[in-house]
Amino acid sequence: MTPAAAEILRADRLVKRFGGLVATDQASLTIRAGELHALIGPNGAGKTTLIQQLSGALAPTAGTIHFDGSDITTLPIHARVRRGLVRSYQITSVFRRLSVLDNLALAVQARDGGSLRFWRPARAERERYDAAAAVAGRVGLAACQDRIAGALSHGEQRQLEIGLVLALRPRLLLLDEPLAGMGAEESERMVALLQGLRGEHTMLLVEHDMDAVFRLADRISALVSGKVIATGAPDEIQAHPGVRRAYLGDEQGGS
Ligand SMILES: Nc1ncnc2c1ncn2[C@@H]1O[C@H](COP(=O)(O)OP(=O)(O)OP(=O)(O)O)[C@@H](O)[C@H]1O
Repeated sequence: MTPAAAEILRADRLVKRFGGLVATDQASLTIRAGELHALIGPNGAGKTTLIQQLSGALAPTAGTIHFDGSDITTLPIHARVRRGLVRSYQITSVFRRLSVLDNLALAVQARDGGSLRFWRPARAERERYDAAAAVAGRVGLAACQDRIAGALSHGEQRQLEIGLVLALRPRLLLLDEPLAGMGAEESERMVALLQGLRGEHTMLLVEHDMDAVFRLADRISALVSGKVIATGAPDEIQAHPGVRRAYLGDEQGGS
């Protein structure tokens, strides 16, 4: 990652108040095109609140968000999705009674702006399903693309969720705790999947698993009490005194 890499997203001094509580407190963040940027912080630091403001689920009390040079601070979620700013949800958003391939084909259709029709030209259908199959392969689900989504394991469902986002051809993927609730083997598979997307997709990753974060991230931003106190390469963040105190003390203080 060179310092000259173009910025795709810039959040400037974002404030979010819930009554008297300040969840994000002048938080600023810049994402460069092509990087995997991780956002870390202890429980209650404001990570989810920040990502919700970026996705459009929460309106900031103050501050601005620019995406690809345009001010998107007040745009609703769907308008951000249309521009390529897409969040993968922590809560599953799959149609459980449809197959993996049908789920992905619906996402491809949504991307192409197609409405649900009973009749579609056979060639367009074939292209849509080819695109869906390519995404299934990308997220490691080629072998189970004909299975009903509801029958997938927890880890496979999370892989499918990433696939649903990829099918939309995002320009920036917001990944909200993709490893949450996973066992060691499932986590390893998801880390490998994200590793495979690196360099090809720009990603903002919110994740509690520090081992995964430090393996995957090009740059890391650390949030403390709603403020971004440091942004840098993994080794810079690991060595940052304020970050060590606030975030890594529990995990590394004893060693
Ligand atoms: N809708 C809400 N109403 C009131 N307070 C809220 C709301 N959402 C979040 N908060 C508060 O804002 C602060 C930041 O919460 P947030 O969930 O953004 O932190 P987080 O870093 O994502 O935490 P975790 O790692 O536990 O998910 C917390 O004190 C939380 O209780």
